[in-house]
Amino acid sequence: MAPSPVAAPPHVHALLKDLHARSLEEESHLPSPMPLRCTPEFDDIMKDKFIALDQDKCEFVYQMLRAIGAKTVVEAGTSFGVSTIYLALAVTQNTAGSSPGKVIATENEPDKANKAIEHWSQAGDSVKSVIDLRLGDLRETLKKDLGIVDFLLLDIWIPLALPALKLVQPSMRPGAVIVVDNTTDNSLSYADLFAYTDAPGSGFRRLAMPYSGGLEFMVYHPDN
Ligand SMILES: C[S@@+](CC[C@H](N)C(=O)[O-])C[C@H]1O[C@@H](n2cnc3c(N)ncnc32)[C@H](O)[C@@H]1O
Repeated sequence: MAPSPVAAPPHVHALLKDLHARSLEEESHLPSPMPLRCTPEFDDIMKDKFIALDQDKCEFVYQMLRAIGAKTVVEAGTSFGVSTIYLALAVTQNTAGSSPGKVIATENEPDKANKAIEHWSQAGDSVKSVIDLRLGDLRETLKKDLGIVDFLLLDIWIPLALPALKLVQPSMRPGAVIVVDNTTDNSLSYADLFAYTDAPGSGFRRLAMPYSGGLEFMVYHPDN
């Protein structure tokens, strides 16, 4: 097996391995079928659950952020902060020797946000120091101070994906990349997002990648 593409100290690799394992273990115990997303029943089940982005998807995102030199990144949906660690590692490495970058993380469950802060502290200052955690509903917290955004991760309850994209869009640089999780398995639920991005002249181009459940890779070119 190829070595991990993620440049990180051994204790961070060990932490990520442990967090991914705990997330998978929890996911295996979720009730089936699940209540509809964004209902009180759904929120109640999910309020203390990891639901981290799969490790192979996190590694892809990290590798892609290094390739595009992303310095300002927005994460819609942070939970216990697992994917955020990959984003922060890439941004820290992309900005070495220049002005610092930032990863804007969003979470509306205070207990989850506290767990995320714990995990970032365990990862170390080079991870923690670039993260701007915005606690609360992302439909409010992403309204301002985004900077010029290179990358947006949409790992959020599906009905919030389009509102998040619309909030970040005015701050996206030409060529900004957007990654959306579980798009193939949930293509019907993502109908509003895809109607928006596929509309003529939207500026978005998308491609579904064959990760588990599908991972949408979008690029924003507002002028062509
Ligand atoms: C799929 S999880 C994110 C997992 C995370 N990206 C990771 O890989 O570790 C989605 C998160 O979005 C949070 N969330 C749901 N609605 C939200 C809202 N309106 N504003 C901010 N966060 C929200 C949920 O509490 C949940 O923790």
